[in-house]
Amino acid sequence: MTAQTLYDKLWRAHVVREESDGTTLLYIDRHLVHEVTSPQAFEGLTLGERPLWRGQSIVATADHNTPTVTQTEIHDLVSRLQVETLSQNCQSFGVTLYPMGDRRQGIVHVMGPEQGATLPGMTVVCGDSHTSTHGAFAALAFGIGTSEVEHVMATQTLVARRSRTLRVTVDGTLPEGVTAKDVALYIIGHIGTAGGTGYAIEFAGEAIRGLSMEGRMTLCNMAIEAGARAGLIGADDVTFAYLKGRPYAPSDAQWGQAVTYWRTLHSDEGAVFDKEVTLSAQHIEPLVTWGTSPEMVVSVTGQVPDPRLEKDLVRRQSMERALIYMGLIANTPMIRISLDKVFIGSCTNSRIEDLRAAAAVVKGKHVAANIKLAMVVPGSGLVKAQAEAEGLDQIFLEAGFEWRHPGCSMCLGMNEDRLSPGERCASTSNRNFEGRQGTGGRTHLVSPQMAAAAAIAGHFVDIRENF
Ligand SMILES: CC(C)[C@H](C(=O)O)[C@@H](O)C(=O)O
Ligand code: SF4
Repeated sequence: MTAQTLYDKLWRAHVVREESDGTTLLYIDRHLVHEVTSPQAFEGLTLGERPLWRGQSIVATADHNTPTVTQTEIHDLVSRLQVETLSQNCQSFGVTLYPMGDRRQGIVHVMGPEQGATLPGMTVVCGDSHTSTHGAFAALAFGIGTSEVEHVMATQTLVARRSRTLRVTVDGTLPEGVTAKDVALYIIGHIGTAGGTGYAIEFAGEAIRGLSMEGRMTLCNMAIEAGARAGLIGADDVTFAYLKGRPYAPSDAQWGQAVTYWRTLHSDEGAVFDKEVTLSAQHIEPLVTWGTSPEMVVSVTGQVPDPRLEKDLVRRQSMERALIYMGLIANTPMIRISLDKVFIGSCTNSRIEDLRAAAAVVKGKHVAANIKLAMVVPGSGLVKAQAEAEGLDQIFLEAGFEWRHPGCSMCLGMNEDRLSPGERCASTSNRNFEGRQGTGGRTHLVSPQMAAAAAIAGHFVDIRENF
């Protein structure tokens, strides 16, 4: 048998029917649901009097609109309606919901894996672009639109077309102070936000193998920011150790059998990819985005780039526009950029390891006077509880951070956590688009360590030297 890529293996295992033009009906194992993209889907089912095909495949939670200061009441009417509608729909369709206030509630891409709902070999969908996160478990996972949410609910299948395969290999080990987030930003800086368009990206190599499951999730989370529909990492002992004992993971009796299968979930030696990119971990530094796209990224030791040095007219104009929006002047050293707010959270970087890393940086120090708000928003109730059990909340509070309830929060500001126009924020999230964190807000994407250090210094700092 010819050598197969991991993507091929996952794809082939789920084909229900393939048309001659390549259009494929794919079986879906796990359907994650949140309040933003599910209301019309449930409504469609209701109107069409169609039941769920396999309601047990669905795990639902409220995340985008949940308030983070208290979780007792939602003041914003639209937010409240979305969250309440989800609860009503889950109740009438008999869907498992982890609602606001439940310890297991959280950002769908944090709480899902935490519950073991994402397992190697699965197809996983969610009406959310960052579903690529789940590819860290050697699962074929991608975001879908609301009408597709309804289709999956009604049929347990999705109409899809095969992606091309791109393998990004990161050789060597990561230098001190360099995290999975920096790897993600480095790759996007290298291949561009369109570099992965039409591809499923498999991340491979020693540096990737060396990442924890949390780091792998951070990386796959941002595959979508490189233009790819899915990110993938082969399953190994790190994957299995993370999953063991989680509520949705196979029971002890079936565990051995599952692991035997999961061990086959990697690209075979000699498998051929449509495209290959090889990078060296040694060249990766702590990174900061300077513009309004995740590919606009530089080393923290670098400076704001100068559009005048860019020969490509389109690129130059987009750089100029980004600099105006960001209120930055070309050639300013990144460490001279001072900040107004710091956000540690989002499905990219709000897991326990992220919070531990940030807490280690802030311990015994205090947030700088120019920082109006530094906030930590754990990715789930269980992450929050774990952090509190370890005393991390106290470290953050004593340093002057706010310690919040879980949710998407200021990653996109669907709740009340937003930047005001002109405010500049160091954020551990994944998108720095114009207005992403609030109209006129300016976002710089960084790792949790870098965000924590920036909160203490009041401006960006190289964590390798100063902390
Ligand atoms: C609201 C949701 C549909 C959206 C997404 O698809 O990614 C959001 O999570 C985001 O990060 O922009
Ligand atoms: S944390 Fe941000 S990126 Fe992740 S699902 Fe929520 S809004 Fe989207």
